[in-house]
Amino acid sequence: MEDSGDSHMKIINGEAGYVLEDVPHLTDYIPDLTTYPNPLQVNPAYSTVKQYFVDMDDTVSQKVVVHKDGPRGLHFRRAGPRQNVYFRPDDVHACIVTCGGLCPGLNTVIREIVCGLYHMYGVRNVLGIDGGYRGFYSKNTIPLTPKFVNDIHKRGGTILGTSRGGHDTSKIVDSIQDRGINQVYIIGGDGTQKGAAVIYEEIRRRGLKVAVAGIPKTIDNDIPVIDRSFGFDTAVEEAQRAINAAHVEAESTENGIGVVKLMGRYCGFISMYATLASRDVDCCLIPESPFYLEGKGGLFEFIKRRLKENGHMVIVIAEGAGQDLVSESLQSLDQQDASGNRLLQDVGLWISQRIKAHFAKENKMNITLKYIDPTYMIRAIPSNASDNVFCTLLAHSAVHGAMAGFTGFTVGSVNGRHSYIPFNRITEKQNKVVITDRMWARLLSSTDQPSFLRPKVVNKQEKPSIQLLNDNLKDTKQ
Ligand SMILES: Nc1ncnc2c1ncn2[C@@H]1O[C@H](COP(=O)(O)OP(=O)(O)O)[C@@H](O)[C@H]1O
Ligand SMILES: O=P(O)(O)OC[C@H]1O[C@](O)(COP(=O)(O)O)[C@@H](O)[C@@H]1O
Ligand SMILES: [Mg+2]
Repeated sequence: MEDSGDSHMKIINGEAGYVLEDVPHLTDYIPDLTTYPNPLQVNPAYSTVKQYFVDMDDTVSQKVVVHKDGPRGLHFRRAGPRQNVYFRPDDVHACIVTCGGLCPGLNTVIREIVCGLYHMYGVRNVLGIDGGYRGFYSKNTIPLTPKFVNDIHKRGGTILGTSRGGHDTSKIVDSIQDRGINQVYIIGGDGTQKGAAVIYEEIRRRGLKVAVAGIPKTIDNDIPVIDRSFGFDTAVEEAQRAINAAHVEAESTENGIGVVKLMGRYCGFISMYATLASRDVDCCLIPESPFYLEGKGGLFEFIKRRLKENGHMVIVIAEGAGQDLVSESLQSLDQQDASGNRLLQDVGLWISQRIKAHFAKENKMNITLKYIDPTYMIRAIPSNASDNVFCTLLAHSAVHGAMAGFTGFTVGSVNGRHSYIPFNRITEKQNKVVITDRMWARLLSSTDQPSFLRPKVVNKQEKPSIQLLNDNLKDTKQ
């Protein structure tokens, strides 16, 4: 942990292997800041709540499955309102920015930050930054009030607009300083949180009383530590419509094959959960589980068998799956988007063409294949009811944290409890489907597809007893 390169990490060790990875506080670099009683104490809606304020010593354990004699392990500070705050409501000048790809629920988070600040803390000055990070220095701001954001949660996308690239730290912090902003709410994925971390570092270097709070957005579910991000549930639900269509098309013709491509650049969570939810999927292909087409145990052999058994089949493929195979047969362009993310080849189109070509060559089996690509449909929609509630809790946790003077943190639910997590924990690695975990085994058992792992590869995987202690255990909670 000490090797992370972050000189400001706050690690507190306790008894029996208890470790708290705390988040920074404004008082870490600005001593003697004045505190004020939390206005929630006199808020009619909240003042009656028993134990509404979070105890300063409350922390959330990263692992809920522990061995009798094992260490207590890593903990994060529990999110929620504190007795005292470090800002007077009239002095708060907050801003909100959304960055990266779209995700259902962005508008709900924006709405709930504005309404949370306004209704819980009496804050009146909230600005929207137009068009992602570059909006800080190249665009006008948008004043946000509860009235303005009242029904935005019913719309997909983000009312603030978003972008990739354009992260210029000093220009962004100059803009924050020039505008007198003292609370920055940054909603975005892994790239955005890396950007938020450097903004926080620069603000701290300049000694500014500015709280920086991240709200993790990832439709792919690729952010580690947190249980899930908002919008994931909605995306999986929307994916069902594409899978249903593929299934209807496939079962209506002899040897019908439906191929559905879903988002998931580096990880296959959407595909895995959409497959498990649907029960109509015969094969799910994800980036974490390499596959091959030809020969014994390959995809073509499986398709042939399944068509003989059932007369039709549905394949779900994550956009990042099989990219090595695609590059072998198509000229690899190796392009990147403005944020430096690799641009992927269309694996759905590629696999559809390969399947068609294979069965045309076999000449014994006439197949009908329909390829459905609902990529942007699953993320350009408003969030569902459950995600809406989740967005509200995340937004309120961020507001409570910033008002309480915490900074340099991302909010997230860890084992169901909302927590403040240091940026480096969120950005140091990507969350992936662990194909030796039980969730992937459940999928293999439900689709009865080949694992595409040759025996010697399986033997190389970690033994289950070791995995119990592995950080990845949380990825697919059993
Ligand atoms: N390592 C980084 N340092 C600073 N800013 C970054 C970094 N990676 C990405 N960003 C910025 O974060 C924003 C969003 O990143 P992107 O990867 O497109 O989406 P996401 O945050 O959803 O992963 C972009 O404006 C990009 O410039
Ligand atoms: O076409 P765009 O906007 O670059 O988005 C495509 C990408 O967005 C994603 O949903 C991930 O985006 P983020 O990194 O912004 O979360 C990927 O699954 C997909 O490859
Ligand atoms: Mg990303």
